[in-house]
Amino acid sequence: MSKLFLKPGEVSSRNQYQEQSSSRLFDIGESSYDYESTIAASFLTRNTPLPIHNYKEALLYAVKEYRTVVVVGETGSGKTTQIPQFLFKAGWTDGGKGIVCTQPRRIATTTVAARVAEELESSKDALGALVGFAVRFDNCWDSEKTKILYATDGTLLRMMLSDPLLSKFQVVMLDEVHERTVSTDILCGLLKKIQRIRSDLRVIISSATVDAEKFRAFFEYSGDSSNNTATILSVEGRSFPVDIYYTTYPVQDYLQAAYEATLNIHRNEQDGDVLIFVPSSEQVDYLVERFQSNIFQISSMRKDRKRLFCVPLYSGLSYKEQLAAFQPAPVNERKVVVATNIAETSVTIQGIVFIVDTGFCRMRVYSPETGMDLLSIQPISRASADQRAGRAGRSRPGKCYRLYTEDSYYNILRESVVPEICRTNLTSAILQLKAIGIENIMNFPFVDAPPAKSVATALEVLYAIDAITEDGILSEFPGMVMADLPMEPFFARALIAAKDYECTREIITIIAMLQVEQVPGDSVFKYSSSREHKSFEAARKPFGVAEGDLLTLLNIYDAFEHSGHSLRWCGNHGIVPSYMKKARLLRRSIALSLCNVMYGLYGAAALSKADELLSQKNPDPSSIIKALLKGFFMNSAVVQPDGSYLTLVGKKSVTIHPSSILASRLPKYVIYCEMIHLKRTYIRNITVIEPQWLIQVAPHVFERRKSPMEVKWKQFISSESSK
Ligand SMILES: Nc1ncnc2c1ncn2[C@@H]1O[C@H](COP(=O)(O)OP(=O)(O)OP(=O)(O)O)[C@@H](O)[C@H]1O
Repeated sequence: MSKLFLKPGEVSSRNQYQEQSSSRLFDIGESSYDYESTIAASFLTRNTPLPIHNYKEALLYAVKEYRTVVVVGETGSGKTTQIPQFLFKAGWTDGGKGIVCTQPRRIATTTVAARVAEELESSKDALGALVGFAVRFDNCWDSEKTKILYATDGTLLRMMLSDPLLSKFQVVMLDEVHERTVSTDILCGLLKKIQRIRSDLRVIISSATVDAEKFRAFFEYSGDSSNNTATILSVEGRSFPVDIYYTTYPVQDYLQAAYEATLNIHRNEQDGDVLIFVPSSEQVDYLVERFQSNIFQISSMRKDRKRLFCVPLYSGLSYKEQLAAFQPAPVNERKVVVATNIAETSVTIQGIVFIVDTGFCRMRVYSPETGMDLLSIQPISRASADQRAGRAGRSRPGKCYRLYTEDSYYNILRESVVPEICRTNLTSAILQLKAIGIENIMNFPFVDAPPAKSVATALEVLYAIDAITEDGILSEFPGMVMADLPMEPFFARALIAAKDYECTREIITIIAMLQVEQVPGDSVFKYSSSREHKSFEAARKPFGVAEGDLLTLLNIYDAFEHSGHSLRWCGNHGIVPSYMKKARLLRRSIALSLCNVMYGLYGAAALSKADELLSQKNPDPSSIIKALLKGFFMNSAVVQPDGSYLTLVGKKSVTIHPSSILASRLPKYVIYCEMIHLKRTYIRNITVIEPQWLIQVAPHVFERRKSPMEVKWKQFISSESSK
C-alpha cells in the first residue's frame, strides 16, 4: 500500500487556524479515499496551563468594568471550566449570589460540572455542593451552598418562571452561544432586559469569533452613559494542535468512509482513541454493530493485536450508557466512540486523539405550512466542524479527518448555523416568553428575529390548545400550568386533560416512554426498528394493540411493572433494561412536576400525591386517546386511497413511518406525535382516533366552516404589535 497520512511537518500554506498547512494526496490503507492535510495551531507542551489562565486578570478587569463581556477563543482554551472558577475565587459570589453557566446540552452540563467540582474541591464526590448542575428532570445542587451552577439553557429559562430577574445569580455565563439554540437566544433577549433593571448583574457570553461583534453590539446599552456596557475579550491559543485532513474528492458514502478511516487509524497509528461524528442515532448503532461484528479481523490488523472496542453516544441513551463513552479505555485497547452532535461542544472525552467527521448532522427544520418541525440530515456549519475538531487536542495533540473536501469546508459549509429560532417551531418558546411576562412577542429584543409567519403559527397553535386567549394573553389555566411543566406544550396539554379523563397515570407513562424513545430508530427493544425489523416486530408483537404505538408503549410499561420491574423479564422479552429504568425514573419526575405545578404540592405531600397518581386505575382506552387528542388534535391525518395520509391541518401528504405498529394496517383517522423528513415525509408514534372525537375535543377548530388556519392569526399579529 502507498503512503498513509502526512506528517504535520510536511505541510504548508493555509488553514482555518491561520497557521501552517499544505496539501498532498495519500491513500488510506485499503480504502480509496485520498486526504489533504492542514496543520493547526502551535504546539504546547503537555504541562502548559490552559490558555485562559493568561487572560485571568484581563477577564476579571473586564467583568468588573463592563456589564457584558463576550469571550471568544479556541476550543479547549478553558472558557467553560475556568471562567466560573476565576470569578468565584475573585469573590463574585461573596454577596450570597451565585454564578450560573449554561450549556445547550445535558451531557456537557453534567460532565463539565463534575470536572469543575473535582478541580475546585479535589474530590470526585463533591458534585452538588459548591458546584452543581441542573438539567430537565435532574437537579444536583443546593440553593444555599452551590456557588457555581451549570445548567442547560432550557432549565435556566424555566427557572425564570419563578425568578424572572434571576435574583439568585450575580453572574450569568451563556456558553456556546454560537450554537444559537432557541433557549440561548431567548436568554440573550431576557438578560438584556434584566440588565436594565439590575445594574449589578454581569453577563458573560462565550462564542465563536464569527458572532462576537454581533453579540457585543446586541448587549451594548445606549441608555447608560455612566457605565461601560459591553466588550470583547479574545483568548488566543489552544491547548494542543489538531492537524486537519480533508478528502481530495467528495465521498459517496460517508458511513463507509468513516468505517475505513477508523480502520486505517487503528492499523497505522500508535495509541489514542477515536471519536466519529455521524448525523443520527441509527447510524451510530449501525457503525457500532459493524465494528463489533468485525472485531477479530480488525484487531488482527495490527502486529501487536491491539483490540478495538466501540461505544455509542447519543441523547436517546440513558445517562449511565452515555457515561460509558467517557470511561478510559483499558490498557492495550483502543476506544472508538461513535456519536451524534451531542458530543460536539463543551465535552471532553479524555484519550480522544482522532476525530472522524462525516460533515453532516440531523437538524430540525420548521415547515410553516404544517406548523411542524421536520427532522432532516443537513451539512454542518464551519463553526460546527471546528467544534468537532476541537474534541481532540484537549490533553495531547490530535488529528481530525474530515470526510469532505477542503473546498467544501470553505465554499459549501455555511460559516455559522442558521439560528434555531429562525428554523424551528416556536410554540414552546413563545409559551415560555408569555409565562415570563413578555406579552408583546413582536417587540421582544431577539438577536435575530424569527419569521413573522412562524410567530403567527405558534400563537395560533397556542390559542387552539387553550394556552392563550383570543387576545393573545396567557390563560391562567391551562396556559400557565403548561408553561410550568417541563415538556413540550402538546404533551403538557394532554397531561392536564388526563385529569378529566381519569388517566393521568397512563399519560405520564406514555410521555416517559416517548422521552426514552426520543430519536427515530430508537426503541425500547434491543433490535433496531430499521435494520433488524423482523426481530423488532417479533419482540413487539406480544405487546401490540390495535389503538397504535402509544398504547403499545403503555402496554410494555405495564407488563414491566407487572413483572416487578424485573431485569430478567426485560432480557426475556428483548427489551433494553436501562430504557425501562429510565422510563421508571422519568415517570416519577413527571408525576412530581405535575404535583408541584398543578396541585401546588411540595415535599412529602407531593411524594404521596405522586404515588397516588401513579397507582393503577385501568381506564378505558378511548379515555386515554381523548386525553392525547386534547394535545395532538392539530396533528391529525386521514388515509388516502394510495395508503398515504393527508394531514387535516396544513393538508400535507405524509406516510406512516415503517416502525409504527400501524404501518401496514392503515386506519382511517390517526394522530401523530412527530413528523420527520427522511426520503419521504413520515409521521411517527401514531394513535387511531374516531373523527367525531376531534369535534368533541376541539370544536373551535374542527367544527364546519372554521378552518384552523383561519384562527385569527392576523388579529394576533396586529394586537401583539399594538401592545
Ligand atoms: N471532564 C474532563 N476531563 C478531563 N479534562 C477535562 C475535562 N473537562 C475539561 N478538561 C480539560 O480542560 C480543558 C479546557 O476545557 P473547557 O471545556 O474549559 O474548554 P473550552 O474553552 O470551554 O472549550 P470548548 O468550547 O471546546 O468546550 C480541556 O481541553 C481539557 O484538557
